[in-house]
Amino acid sequence: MGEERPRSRAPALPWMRSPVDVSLLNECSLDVVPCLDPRLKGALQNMGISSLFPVQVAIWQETIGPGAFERDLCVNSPTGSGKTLAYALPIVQVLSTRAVRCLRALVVLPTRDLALQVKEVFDAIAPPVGLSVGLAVGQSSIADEIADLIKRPKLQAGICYDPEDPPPELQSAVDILVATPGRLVDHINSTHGFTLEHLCYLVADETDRLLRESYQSWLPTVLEMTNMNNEGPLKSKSSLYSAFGSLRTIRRCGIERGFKGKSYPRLVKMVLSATLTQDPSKLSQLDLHHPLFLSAGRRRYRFPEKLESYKLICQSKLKPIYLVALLQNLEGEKCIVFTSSVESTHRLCTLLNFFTDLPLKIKEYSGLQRQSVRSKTLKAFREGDVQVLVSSDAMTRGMDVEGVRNVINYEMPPYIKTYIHRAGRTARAGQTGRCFTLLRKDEVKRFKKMLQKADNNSCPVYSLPASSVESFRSSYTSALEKLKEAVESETSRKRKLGSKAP
Ligand SMILES: Nc1ncnc2c1ncn2[C@@H]1O[C@H](COP(=O)(O)OP(=O)(O)OP(=O)(O)O)[C@@H](O)[C@H]1O
Repeated sequence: MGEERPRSRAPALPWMRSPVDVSLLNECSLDVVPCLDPRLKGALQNMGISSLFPVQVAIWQETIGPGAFERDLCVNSPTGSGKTLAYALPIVQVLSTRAVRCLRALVVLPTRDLALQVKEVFDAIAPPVGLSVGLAVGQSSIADEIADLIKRPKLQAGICYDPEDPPPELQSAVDILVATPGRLVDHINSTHGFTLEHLCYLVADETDRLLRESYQSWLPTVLEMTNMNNEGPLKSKSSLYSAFGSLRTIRRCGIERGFKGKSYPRLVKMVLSATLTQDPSKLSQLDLHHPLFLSAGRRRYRFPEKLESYKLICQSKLKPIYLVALLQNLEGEKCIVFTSSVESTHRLCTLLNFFTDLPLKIKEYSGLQRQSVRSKTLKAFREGDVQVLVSSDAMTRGMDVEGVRNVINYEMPPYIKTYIHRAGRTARAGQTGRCFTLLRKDEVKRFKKMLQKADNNSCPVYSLPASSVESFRSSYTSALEKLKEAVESETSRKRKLGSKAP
């Protein structure tokens, strides 16, 4: 008898029940992408891209040409399927004909590293069509960021502005802004000349993660500043500058499909994730307009096509030896090891580095570290100087590092969503990749049930040669000793620092 598969429940929201099935589309060669600006085609070719992936084709169809951007888009597409370019490309194409520079597109991401990664994609395609891209993530001082985002009029020699007079008009120096929520709110609240008055496109990437926390109420703040006609609070905030005949954006009062004749001032929204929430109360926060749901396949969760999943079953106390033996077995291929917390990330990385017979460069990557340390580690990992990254979940969502062939769950992920985002660091952009999960015997059943929530969920046992596990037993004992000493000396150092604090 065949195994029973858990039935996936139909989404509560009617518009989510009949999605555009992205998995039915094919890749599309750049030569036949309709209306693609030749400058953008050239930029894509410079990036080594010769065709659009299915999710990119699907979004292009909804955003370029007749009916463009009529509806807000909700996209659920697997990790590594190319969602970034899927939204970046149409936004850049549409804005490429703009006459005056102002902030027209805002892309919000939950972490700084992700924002940097997305900015790189925009940087590759926006300048060739004359668009400028800004970053608001708190990487540099707020003053430096403001200098990049706001254009100050040049004072002419010999002319002084009377402080009694209204200040000269400030303008945006960027057309597109990539931001993290906290820094965005800082600019909204306190940066002179920063306005969302002209915003036409809002992208919430990794939406489910962004909706999980309030992040200084960035979403209601942005919606309040844009979801109004020109007589609303927007006016009062920017009236100082508008009084000088500044550019005003009259929001589109479109005759929209399903909203015939209704005046509907609107900002176009695109929300995306590999594990998009279907929770009506969460999605309602986005105030979506006549949303169109694009999803890869009928099931809610889907793994990348060329991902292979394996499980390794071992006793809890032998996990470190199995991990070391597995890493040796992978022969220096780029690998990310996931743990369940920043503390265990630190401990495990320290322990692994005490295995002197493991000839690999292994580094920790976690939210406990300073940004500069993390960036340095990530750079070394990208360049192949580090082969193994030990990480907790928080920092790795959406991370795109070329050549990661393996992901290892040192601890079983608690949810299928966690598994998907961890595993999704490999098998990206149609490449092959493997995800290994170390399990205790008593976890196997729960793990199997969890994987059944996703498509293509086969997960055979991966066997390591017994000799390879045995060969690390003695070095494990001495590595454990060293770890104990290291933990003790760290604890006493922290205690001393704590006692010195005022
Ligand atoms: N049309 C394309 N042709 C070749 N490579 C592409 C194409 N589009 C995107 N890529 C590459 O695919 C990789 C994954 O893209 P991207 O990071 O946008 O995926 P994603 O769907 O956002 O994944 P995640 O859900 O994990 O964030 C990137 O390295 C990107 O450069």
